[in-house]
Amino acid sequence: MSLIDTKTKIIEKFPHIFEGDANKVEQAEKIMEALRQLIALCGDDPNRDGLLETPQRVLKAFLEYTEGYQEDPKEHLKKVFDVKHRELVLVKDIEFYSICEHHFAPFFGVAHVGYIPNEKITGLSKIARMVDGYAKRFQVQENLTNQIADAVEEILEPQGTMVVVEAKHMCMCGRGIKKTDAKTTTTAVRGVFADRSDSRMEFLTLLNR
Ligand SMILES: Nc1nc2c(ncn2[C@@H]2O[C@H](COP(=O)(O)OP(=O)(O)OP(=O)(O)O)[C@@H](O)[C@H]2O)c(=O)[nH]1
Ligand SMILES: [Zn+2]
Repeated sequence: MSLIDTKTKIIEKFPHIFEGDANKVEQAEKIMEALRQLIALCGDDPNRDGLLETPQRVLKAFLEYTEGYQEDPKEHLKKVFDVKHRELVLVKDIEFYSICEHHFAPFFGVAHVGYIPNEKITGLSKIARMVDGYAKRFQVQENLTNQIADAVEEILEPQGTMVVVEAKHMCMCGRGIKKTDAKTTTTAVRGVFADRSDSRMEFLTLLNR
């Protein structure tokens, strides 16, 4: 595939990033050239068949991993319903896939998001969409966890919010310390969950059922 075809394919797949922005197209070309050099530095031939389209694939993959930058994830939560419910709402096992900002290696797992509403209830899928919006960025797990909790707090103004994120980090598997079974759990508590241990217990009991 020629360089022009490659460029056209990327622009077509991500028009919101590239259309009408010659600077970004130029950046994309430089990145693909740098990736060719990376392949050579690692000891392989960027011109061999299997690797020829790899710089383009890598660039496309990164634009997909980080598509959360194209939105404000909090916006999803603004679809609120007039439902009278003032007890815990817990959405468990929201899968996510993110990229560690230190190594650009994936980390992935599940987020559990609970809140005790005041007046505002949002659509359940909107909570999962919001999680995706923050996950699809360069992240550390602690920031991801806090950003999710802060978004629920800001938009739904609930009595409290609690978030638990469990993830496996690829940067700890095939490289570095090489602990393939290690998993990390992070929590964020706000409002009534910060103040009251019985609220945290209710969340954890439901989570572990
Ligand atoms: N707290 C936190 N640390 C993370 C996360 N993702 C990766 N890390 C850690 O970031 C740290 C970066 O450490 P550095 O010493 O700067 O980099 P490094 O030499 O590649 O470190 P090693 O992974 O120990 O080989 C490592 O300890 C990673 O395990 C995360 O989401 N949260
Ligand atoms: Zn990492």
